[in-house]
Amino acid sequence: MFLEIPDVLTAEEVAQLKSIAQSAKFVDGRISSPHSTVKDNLQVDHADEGYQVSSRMMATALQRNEAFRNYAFPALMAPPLLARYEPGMKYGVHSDSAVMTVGQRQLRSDLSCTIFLNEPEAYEGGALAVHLGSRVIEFKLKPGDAVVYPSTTLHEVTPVTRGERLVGITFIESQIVDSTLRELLYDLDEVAALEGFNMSPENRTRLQHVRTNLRRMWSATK
Ligand SMILES: O=C(O)CCC(=O)C(=O)O
Ligand SMILES: [Fe+2]
Repeated sequence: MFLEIPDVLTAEEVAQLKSIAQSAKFVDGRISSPHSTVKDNLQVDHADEGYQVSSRMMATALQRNEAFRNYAFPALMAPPLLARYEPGMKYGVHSDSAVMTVGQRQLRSDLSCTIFLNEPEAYEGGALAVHLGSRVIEFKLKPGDAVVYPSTTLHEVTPVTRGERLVGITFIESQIVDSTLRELLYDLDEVAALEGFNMSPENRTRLQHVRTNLRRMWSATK
């Protein structure tokens, strides 16, 4: 359902991103969601020189992360964006857009991702809260850690009451649309990675055959 990934960013990258955020121009987050009545945050101005640098740094960090690749089966990622929440700001309950324009392409958002940049103690409130039926699961991770969750969920960022919440956010189109199938394949791949060499070579090959062909079938469901 969720993947929490520790240390997606190095301490050095976190420091660089915080420094970029300090000098960059931030604009009203509604600029990218003009019809939203619940979005109340700031995001780095696309025209600011810090935008490209910060976005590339976060995209590279996610792409090089094996846990992220294994879980998300990424096909396309929106350029990660720095977002800031000052006291009083929040992002009310919503679900993310189904389709977004990325360059010349349309990205179907299957997974959403938040990379945390500030120490959890540096701000009060500001948890990413994902609603699962009557339960709410809250994430407030340490700098450099990320959470990946299905874009199909209702979620919110609870009001910041003190300090500043600084995060990077992005959206991912997966090769596997259906999150149930994607998670089954992730589990099977994990079992193969952890247990594959305890099996006979014949069974390892059969397991590999099953994984490959499920992936082929399920990647084709787009
Ligand atoms: O800031 C976050 O952690 C998530 C924000 C969010 O839900 C969004 O940008 O759609
Ligand atoms: Fe969202």
